[in-house]
Amino acid sequence: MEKKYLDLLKEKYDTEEKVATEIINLEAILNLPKGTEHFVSDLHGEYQAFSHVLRNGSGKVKEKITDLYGGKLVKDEIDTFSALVYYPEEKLKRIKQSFNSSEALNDWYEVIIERLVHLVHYSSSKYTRSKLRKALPPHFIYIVEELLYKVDLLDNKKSYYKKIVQEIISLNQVDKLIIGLCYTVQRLVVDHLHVVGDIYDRGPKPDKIMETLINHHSVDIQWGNHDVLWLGAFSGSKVCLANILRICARYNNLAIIEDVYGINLRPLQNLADKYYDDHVNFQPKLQAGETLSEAEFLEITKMHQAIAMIQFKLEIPIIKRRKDFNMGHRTMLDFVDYETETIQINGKDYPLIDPCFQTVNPKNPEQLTDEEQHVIDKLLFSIQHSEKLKRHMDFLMKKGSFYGRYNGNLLIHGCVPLDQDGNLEAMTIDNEAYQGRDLLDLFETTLRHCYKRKKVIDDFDTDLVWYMWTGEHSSLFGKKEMTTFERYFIEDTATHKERKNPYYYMREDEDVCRRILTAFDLDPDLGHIINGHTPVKEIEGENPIKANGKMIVIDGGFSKAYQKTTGIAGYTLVYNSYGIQLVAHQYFHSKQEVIENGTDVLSVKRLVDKELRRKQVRETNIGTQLIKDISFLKQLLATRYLQ
Ligand SMILES: O=P(O)(O)OC[C@H]1O[C@](O)(COP(=O)(O)O)[C@@H](O)[C@@H]1O
Ligand SMILES: [Mn+2]
Repeated sequence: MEKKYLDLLKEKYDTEEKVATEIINLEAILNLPKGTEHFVSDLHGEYQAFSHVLRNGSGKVKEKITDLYGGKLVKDEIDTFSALVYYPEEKLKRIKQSFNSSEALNDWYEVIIERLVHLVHYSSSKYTRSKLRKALPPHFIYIVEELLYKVDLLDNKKSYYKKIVQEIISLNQVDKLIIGLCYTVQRLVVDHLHVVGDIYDRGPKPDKIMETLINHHSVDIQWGNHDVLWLGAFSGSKVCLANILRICARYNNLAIIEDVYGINLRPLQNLADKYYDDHVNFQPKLQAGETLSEAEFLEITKMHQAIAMIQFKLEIPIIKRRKDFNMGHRTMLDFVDYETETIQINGKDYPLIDPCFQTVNPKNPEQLTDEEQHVIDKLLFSIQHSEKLKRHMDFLMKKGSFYGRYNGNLLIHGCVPLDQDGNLEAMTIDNEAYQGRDLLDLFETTLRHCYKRKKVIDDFDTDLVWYMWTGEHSSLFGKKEMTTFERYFIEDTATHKERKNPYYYMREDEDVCRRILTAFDLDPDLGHIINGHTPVKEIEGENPIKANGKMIVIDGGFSKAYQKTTGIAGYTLVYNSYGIQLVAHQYFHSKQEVIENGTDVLSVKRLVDKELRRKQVRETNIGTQLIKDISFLKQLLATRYLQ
């Protein structure tokens, strides 16, 4: 194997000098400061807010501009410059309109290009030239390199520089160059992006987030429960499908299904029209400023009921055939007394508010009517044949995983199920107990297997994918039960409570976090756990940095639906060679506001961890790989050339 690998390597490096050059190059990279990692989570379809955070690099862009121009430009100018870098197309248009002579505009062009080139130079200072090259606007690489490497030279080169810029202006290429340079800065400021789960559901534009991620230069994803729900639906789970449609109806996002992914909802609508009417608990939740006509509002309310009832029916046979799921208490429609319109939960009877059980057969509540069966079959067919959804789901599979081990940290959306003493809690499947990393690995293998076999829809793997959304031992969910049924039909809010796995309070304890890191083969002295999933209630004084800094929870409420509870508009984490910094974002109103007023929605920063000395590439995941590469190259040199 090794011999074969060396043979292949020899084809690529076919002279002694080439091998030596590559070794020197890689050794040099190892000594550079580590690249900046950017962590976000719980985006929940909020594309604009996400895009803004990416564009401003959680404040890093403005920080770099201030480093360079803090003493030379006033605040307004820094804001305008920053807004240009964030939204170059729109801001450039505005700036150009503000000039009334072409001379003045040309003067501005000269100045701004020089500043941008400076900023690119500064932002790339810790990267190799080859990495910078990859980040430059492709059509202008030669010109920008000329400008970049002339920028520091003495006066006699100034005219050369000026000439280049004037040529660019006269050839009408200047706008494209400026826009390209702004994107280069954005790209250089963040080397790698981690999305710690929940791209989908609740907000209006998860598809646009997916497109952005697909075009991003370097990203990994730790799946969230909502992402797995979409993957499950696409893999053939009807109950996952019913859930995503129900959530889209609940948050008035059916346009994602219909207009974005091209799924025909007509059959569901017909069913809804036939059996359902208005129902206060099924009315769509609208975001501030969002409106619907009365007819649309009613239509969605009805579809919401139709799909929720299909969901509740579909859950029952799965729960019955999968005893290992331990969900016998969740076959809700079985516990309803259809005469008295009450339900018994944990031995207590509760009246049902407006039960809309028109399609339920009291003798066999799990039975779908022929119409319901037809609707869900058709929907599954359409969803599995949506080209666009396939592209998005394929990418989610390719870049995603249940947990990430990256540069010493453990990234995980929800939890690692624990018992009350803080020990790993096992789930038993086929008489075998799985816990901690093994359990998560099992989930991941199952999901991948299920995704490959989309035609098989009633097997254990497909059922287990649904369990990952809602099961008590799912690391993505981590609550005793999901009380969706209770929230729709029972008034007593005590029944709505979802009891959390002990993980969610044990994670305050440093020892527990250290043990988890060890269980994932990470160094507890150096690593941190990075979680999303549970909104941190800053408003009530909750601290996102827990367990003496070992645990960082970054679900701060990108999701508008949750901002009331969190009091902020999302956290992001930035990990560069100097350490880890948490950024709490203020409300993001609109990109228009940033473009017009230059006001940026920043951001309170908190230091989580400071490196004693600057961390180098050598100490990162990539560094470990490079060290291996160097060792092979040295072997190649020793065994094939220097003999
Ligand atoms: O209030 P909604 O939007 O119906 O959602 C409630 C459900 O979503 C969940 O919070 C899961 O979603 P999150 O992962 O976004 O928290 C469940 O625990 C809960 O049952
Ligand atoms: Mn979640």
